[in-house]
Amino acid sequence: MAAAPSRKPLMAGNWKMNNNHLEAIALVQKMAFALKEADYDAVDVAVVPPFTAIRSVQTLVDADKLGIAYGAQDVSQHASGAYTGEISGAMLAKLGCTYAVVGHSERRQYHHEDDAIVNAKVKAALAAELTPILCVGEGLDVRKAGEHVAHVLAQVDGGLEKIPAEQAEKVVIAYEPVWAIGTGEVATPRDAQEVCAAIRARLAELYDGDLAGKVRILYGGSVKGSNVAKLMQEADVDGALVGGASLDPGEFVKICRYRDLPA
Ligand SMILES: O=C(CO)COP(=O)(O)O
Repeated sequence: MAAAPSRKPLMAGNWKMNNNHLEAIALVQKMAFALKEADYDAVDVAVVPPFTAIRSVQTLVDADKLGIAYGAQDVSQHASGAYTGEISGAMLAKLGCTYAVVGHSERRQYHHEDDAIVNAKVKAALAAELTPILCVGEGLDVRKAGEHVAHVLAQVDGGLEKIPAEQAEKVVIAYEPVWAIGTGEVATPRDAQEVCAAIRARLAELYDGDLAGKVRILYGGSVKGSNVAKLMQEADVDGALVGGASLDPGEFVKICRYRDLPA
């Protein structure tokens, strides 16, 4: 069963530390050339370049009135001040960013971001009217121990702590099992669905009303044109956060057009 029609799928390309601002322009131009109105009607398309390329992407998107949204790979938990090297939510909003990825496993691992920091960053993004893409996911050891659902739900609880419903409903959650990131080892659709469904069930426990039915939950980890259609057939998978394959315009456009691919 595919995602509920009330949730428009989101295909977001996390470029990580790839593409300078000139390369970014070339990549977005190639994507924009291929993508048609019908594609944007069917899915929300976003690119998440490095900070240094956001201004160039903004200029291109504005000049050509492209339907591609964009965002940042991180955001400071602070609003402003003496935080050398940090970028605030307000700065990103001023650049026309729609999204801010928060709590990516690479930030958790290499920059020691814990759930409290991730929670502060989700709040900072929301305060700047950015849509946080809150990343959660277990490592291989946790999965092997069969504790993946509990681990991910603890990250969801931590990331959303003290965030009221009217804010939480704007959050996008990305389930990215660490063992599937950049490894070519994609989770099976069943594995992805198990965790995405558990996240939605947790949202229903945390918040009243239909919030859980509205929040988009993405899968990320070795998504490609060859596996996206099957993943998207799952009821609780509302899109993908794509790393490596988003650097190839042809492949990313294919992912955006998953409906045309054989499942
Ligand atoms: O980390 C990811 C997206 O944020 C996934 O990366 P890959 O698609 O390269 O596995």
